[in-house]
Amino acid sequence: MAELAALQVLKELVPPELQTPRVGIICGSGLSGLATSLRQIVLVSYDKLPGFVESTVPGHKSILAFGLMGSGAGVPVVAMLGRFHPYEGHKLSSVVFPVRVMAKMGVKDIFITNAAGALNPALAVGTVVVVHDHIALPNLTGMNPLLGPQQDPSLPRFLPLSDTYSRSLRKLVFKAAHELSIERDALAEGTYAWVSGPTYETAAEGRFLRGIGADVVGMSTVPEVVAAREEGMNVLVLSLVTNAVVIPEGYKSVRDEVEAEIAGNPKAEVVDEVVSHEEVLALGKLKGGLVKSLVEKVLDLL
Ligand SMILES: O=P(O)(O)O[C@@H]1C[C@H](O)[C@@H](CO)O1
Ligand SMILES: Nc1nc2[nH]cnc2c(=O)[nH]1
Repeated sequence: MAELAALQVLKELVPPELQTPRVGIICGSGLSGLATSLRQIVLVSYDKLPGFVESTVPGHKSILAFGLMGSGAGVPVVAMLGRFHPYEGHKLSSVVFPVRVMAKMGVKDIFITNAAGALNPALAVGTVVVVHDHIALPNLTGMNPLLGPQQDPSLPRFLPLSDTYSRSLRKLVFKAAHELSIERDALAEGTYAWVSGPTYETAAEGRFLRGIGADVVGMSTVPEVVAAREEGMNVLVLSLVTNAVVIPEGYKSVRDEVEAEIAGNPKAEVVDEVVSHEEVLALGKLKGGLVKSLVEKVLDLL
């Protein structure tokens, strides 16, 4: 089993007291600052680990961090300071490989974070969304990380996903927010839509995803969630809203525009904002502290 080779290397590089982390964390775009609160930190570069590929996206490092997080003695955690996305050209099996290694290390709870665009107009930029469900069009149409021969026949072949997002972990986030006196609007619940990327959505795609019930949209997370559930982990997903997906009410007719110009009543041109990865990273930097405080407090409450 490929994971065992990575485990063997980790046994040599990580001190025994950190080798069996209770919690796994995956840091989304611009969110690797989460690791600044790790104590007794040990960093292992992905290139030392068989089966790990490279994270090539700005805002993602290719480093696995081990340490203690939370107050008091702290909880032993392992954190991916950069993740793998299928749009980078990585196979789905590579994307979820670190999750499988975490499972073999004994991780019981996995906290997965991401940067996402808001489809729900009620979600302001900077809001943290506690994900309670997902819509994964790629999963439904042939890009499912569990396609193919089963690596481990002891795991279920037909995995139910109706109870994917741990209710008790989600409740802990709201308890944590209460203890931290975080204002109510800073935290919401919602459904994450996974798209392959790397393109951002057209307006029509945004309207479609909103129409089928998604609150936020992103290019990661779901493959990791599916693998984590297959491995029997409890899953918590926190999406940081880094931008709004611009969904104009209706199609802006150029015919109307031209006719108005011909009639001598030109209308002021409305230019919709365009999202960029730089904006996503900047927001991650600005609001990453909120995600970090919530994660730390949830660890205290576990
Ligand atoms: O890794 P995450 O999902 O946090 O990163 C998001 C999705 C794309 O990779 C990137 C787009 O800006 O940010
Ligand atoms: N697909 C998608 N992913 C994102 N990640 C951060 N923002 C966005 C977005 O608007 N769309």
